[in-house]
Amino acid sequence: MTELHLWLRHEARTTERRTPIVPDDARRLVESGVTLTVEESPQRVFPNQEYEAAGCRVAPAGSWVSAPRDAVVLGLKELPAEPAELTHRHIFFGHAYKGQPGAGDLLRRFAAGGGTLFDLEYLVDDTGRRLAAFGFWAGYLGAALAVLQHRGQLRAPLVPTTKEDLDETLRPAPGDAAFTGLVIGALGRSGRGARTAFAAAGVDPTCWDLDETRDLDRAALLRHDVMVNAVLATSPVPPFLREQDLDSPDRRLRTLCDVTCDVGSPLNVLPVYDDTTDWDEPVRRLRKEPPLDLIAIDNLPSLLPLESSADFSAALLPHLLDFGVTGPWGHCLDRFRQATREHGLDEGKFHDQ
Ligand SMILES: NC(=O)c1ccc[n+]([C@@H]2O[C@H](COP(=O)([O-])OP(=O)(O)OC[C@H]3O[C@@H](n4cnc5c(N)ncnc54)[C@H](O)[C@@H]3O)[C@@H](O)[C@H]2O)c1
Repeated sequence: MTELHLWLRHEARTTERRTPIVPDDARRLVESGVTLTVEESPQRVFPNQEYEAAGCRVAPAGSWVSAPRDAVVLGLKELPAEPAELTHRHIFFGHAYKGQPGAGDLLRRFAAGGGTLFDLEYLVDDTGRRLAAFGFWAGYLGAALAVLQHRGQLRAPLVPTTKEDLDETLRPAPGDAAFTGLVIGALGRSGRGARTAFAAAGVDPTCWDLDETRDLDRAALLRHDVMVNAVLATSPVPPFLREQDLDSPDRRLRTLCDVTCDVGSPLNVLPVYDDTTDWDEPVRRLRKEPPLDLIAIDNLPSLLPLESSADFSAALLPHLLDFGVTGPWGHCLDRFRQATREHGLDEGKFHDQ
């Protein structure tokens, strides 16, 4: 029986309704001998009572700061700005290893408190494959929003919904004009999600992955009405679109959704815009005549909090049951130590056991 004490925290970001562990999986953790404390959270898509009924202990929102030192604090997105010293082991998406804004500050907080970050983005198997990710629903939503925008049916601000309601709006209606779709990165998690949403909308998209972009045919790309970019770029490649392509007289492309959102990065394959869009203003017009609309939202899965939490939780559960410092968690630890070294922080002090 494991002696793990997990502490599921309330998410500091007010629009974040997702959770890394849903009540059914919380029950399985408790039944396996894990002590699971769940912070009350008014915005979490699952009510607190469901966790209580699953045998979890309940604690006030934000109380992880005074959790027992051996508790492992679990969340998804950023921590609140305080405390300055992080003493616990934390599992969440830190976004701190690629030079992102605030990365050094976060790592310094861990160094100051002797805590450890197990970054969920680096929870990988020995071949480097990610073990728990939200990609499918990101792609699904990206394509769904692009389709709705293309049909003139997208309403802002966007609000979290359910797949059932979203699919209802996607279903083609008699008289809807036919259009062509393209998914790039079609073989990945987001790409599969995008293809599924296109199918729900009655569209059979062209699918490109590495093989089809090696010798990029931009004219063919521009002949599609709606494009969804869902690649995971790991090394620089020629951009899929450049400014001059948007002005091509042969452009049929009217709606572009960038699920990847690598804006500002040297790996960006769509350097035709310089800022993401958001739930309040999901669409930006890049060209007036003929129109070209951009959707580039970096928190798409939060719009389907229930489905995306359930999938993520199912993928994470077996690894939480096997929490430790080897295997996938060892990879997280190695990456954390590498990052702290790169920032010149003292790795001797960290608490990882
Ligand atoms: N916007 C959001 O809310 C959101 C949420 C989750 C993930 N993402 C992003 O979506 C992207 C895809 O994530 P994923 O989980 O689907 O990754 P993944 O690794 O499952 O799939 C990526 C796919 O892209 C393909 N690819 C890589 N380079 C390519 C190229 N040059 N041409 C064509 N295909 C190429 C790969 O072969 C792979 O099939 C990532 O950048 C991720 O950060 C965005």
